[in-house]
Amino acid sequence: MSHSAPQPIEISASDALKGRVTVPGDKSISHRSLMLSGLAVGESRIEGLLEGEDVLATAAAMRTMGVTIERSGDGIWRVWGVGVGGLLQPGQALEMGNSGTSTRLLAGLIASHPITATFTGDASLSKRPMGRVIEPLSLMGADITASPGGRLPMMVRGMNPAVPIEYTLPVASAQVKSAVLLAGLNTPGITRVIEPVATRDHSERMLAGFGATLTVEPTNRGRVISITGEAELKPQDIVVPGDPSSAAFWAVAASIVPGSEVTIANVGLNPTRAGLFTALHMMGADITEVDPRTVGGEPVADLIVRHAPLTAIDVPPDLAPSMIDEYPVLFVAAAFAQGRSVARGAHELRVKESDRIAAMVAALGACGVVLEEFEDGLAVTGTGGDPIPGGATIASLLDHRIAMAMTVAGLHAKAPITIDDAAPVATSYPTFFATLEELQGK
Ligand SMILES: O=C(O)C1=C[C@@H](OP(=O)(O)O)[C@@H](O)[C@H](O)C1
Ligand SMILES: C=C(OP(=O)(O)O)C(=O)O
Repeated sequence: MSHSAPQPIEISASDALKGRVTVPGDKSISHRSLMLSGLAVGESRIEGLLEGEDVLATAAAMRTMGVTIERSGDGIWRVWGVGVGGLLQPGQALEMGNSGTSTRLLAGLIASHPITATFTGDASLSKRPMGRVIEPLSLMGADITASPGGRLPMMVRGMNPAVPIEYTLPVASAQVKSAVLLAGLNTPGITRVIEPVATRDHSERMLAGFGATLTVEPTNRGRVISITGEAELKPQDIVVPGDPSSAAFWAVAASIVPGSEVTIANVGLNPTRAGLFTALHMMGADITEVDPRTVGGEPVADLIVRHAPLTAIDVPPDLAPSMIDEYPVLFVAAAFAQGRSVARGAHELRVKESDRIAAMVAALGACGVVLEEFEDGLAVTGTGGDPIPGGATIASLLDHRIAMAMTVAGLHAKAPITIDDAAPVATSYPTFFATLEELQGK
């Protein structure tokens, strides 16, 4: 979880990428699977769990609070839940590593339990804002002490019984929405979250799937999500679909490396997550969806991606919530498009594992790409399909998505690109480099 020695990696221009890959389980759904299974009464089984460091941090925290969790095979996990209200006082700090989702969602769970937990994280997570969950969870009665600026380390003393609230999200954040809904699970009465802009809805789908009483109404104020507290959750057999945020790297890599044809199997295509594929289609990418189906209550398909000339676009700002983690690799796609792409309305990128606008300006800029930075986005002038100059060393800044996006950029660069530390990739995609070698036929 904390990476002692940096792991530099040099990426050289690649021949065509060919083959079929399966991406690991969805990170957002994996976190929620462990949390909700941990609160059900009895044994749940999870298939396809992402075994990345972020999700393992959630598993470790749930264990510390009394949940029995066992790995019984590749991606197959069994969880014996303690029931809503049954989490135990952790005997040690919850070490969250690099994971914002673990921290914010678990803070929600703890807020309505009669327990106190201290959250710690790595240097990246310790810079990220927690005020966005501290505010609503405090309104529900939790007593939260954070470090200056609302950062980690943070101590959450839960209130039991907590107070149900109606809360309008001030920022489009599925983590904040989920924190309040999870706190609402063990709160008497109805807790409501109003989201003016729709964000990923895995929590809503999964809470309903576990038997919670949850309604979603579209209104002129936005989506109103109501959860009835003191729920009894029934254990489930869960199948986690492949992560579209991980598939994104291969979709862009195959699009930019001449001659490529890659099939990405089992990709989750929940509309609240699929914005990158919409943007790539707008750019002229050659992506075919085959065998659409439902896996674990989520829409899934295989994607066949072939190399294609890309054209610059103005990225519609309303796509932002459904492709928020995919901007770094979208900027890479734009670096190979014909013309100048502009992406605005993505201010949230500044508070991810790194400031992803600044990080990508620095990284692509060092590789000879022409960029313009805005407070809420970026303009990228593409090569029209030619390789970018490359030849630079990139700081991955403890940010897995920067490391993977710049790896993709290096596959079509004149001179090799060095990533100063590729270790953060293990937070969401431990098999990323192995899969790259398979696609290169190595
Ligand atoms: O709810 C989730 O699982 C996530 C929500 C998003 O964060 P925000 O809620 O901060 O936008 C996303 O960036 C993160 O990778 C996962
Ligand atoms: C922002 C991300 O994750 P988290 O907020 O869970 O750290 C991400 O995976 O890109």
